[in-house]
Amino acid sequence: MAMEALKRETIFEEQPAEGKTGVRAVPRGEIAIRGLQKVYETKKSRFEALRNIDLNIGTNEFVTIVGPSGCGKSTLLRIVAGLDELTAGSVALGGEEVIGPGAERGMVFQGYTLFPWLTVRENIEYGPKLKGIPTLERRALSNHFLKVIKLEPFAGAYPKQLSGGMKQRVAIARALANRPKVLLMDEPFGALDAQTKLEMQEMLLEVWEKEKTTVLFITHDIDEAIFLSQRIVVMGAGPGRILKTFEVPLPDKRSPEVRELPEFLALKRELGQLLKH
Ligand SMILES: Nc1ncnc2c1ncn2[C@@H]1O[C@H](COP(=O)(O)OP(=O)(O)OP(=O)(O)O)[C@@H](O)[C@H]1O
Repeated sequence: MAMEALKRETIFEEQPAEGKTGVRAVPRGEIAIRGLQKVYETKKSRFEALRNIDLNIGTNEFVTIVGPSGCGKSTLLRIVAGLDELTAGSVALGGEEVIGPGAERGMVFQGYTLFPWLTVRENIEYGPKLKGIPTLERRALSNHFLKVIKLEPFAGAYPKQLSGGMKQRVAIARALANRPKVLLMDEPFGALDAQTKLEMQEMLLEVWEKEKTTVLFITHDIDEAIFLSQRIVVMGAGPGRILKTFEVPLPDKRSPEVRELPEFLALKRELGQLLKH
């Protein structure tokens, strides 16, 4: 059977609270998190940061995690990235267990993590260069991603010459240039001003549509979560766990006007209530 057909195969997930009608087809899991527990332990202390996390994220799905400070969002993302070890349970990517970092998972953090001594183009080509991709092919990749992030005129600029929003666009391009299956984003727009943040959200949706990556995104901003994602996972603290998952009832193609839709506002209210407790 063609790979494409295999990828599109679906599994069925039982949603226990909703009984039979809640059986929902989810694309075969790109990321499968099962019974995940994380305990931070020293000789003197033991802290359970995550308990019993079960989450399936489908191929090309855009999933956002929201939750109060300290509920373990970053810990969960770092474990999926392979940067942190889990205590119990498992995380698999495309059916393969995650045991460390890998190029198929691109990361973008809130802090600007570009190499200051490299130009925009060199930053974007950094990963492909490490992988031994030949110069011409690397150049084609950086040309493509400079266009995607609309920063072609800044190819030769250094990070210090860029605004915060521009730096984050380069960080996204740099992650994408490795051709990752999954983009892991930890509050990437958290430090940006309101207007730039809105522009970045629209750009990210365009990129997501074009590049067809799976995105796992963390934010504190409910509007951002609804605008961007297909599904929102709400976490609670003490210990960090999943409280509820919401499907976002909006079309995948989104314009800024969706923020005024009754469905958007109703979900915003519901999430606001849940996060208040
Ligand atoms: N290396 C560590 N050692 C001990 N405890 C840790 C460590 N890293 C995180 N924690 C604790 O685990 C909990 C979850 O932290 P984490 O950063 O994942 O939360 P978060 O939901 O991302 O928070 P925020 O929204 O503020 O970024 C916190 O209580 C934190 O203090």
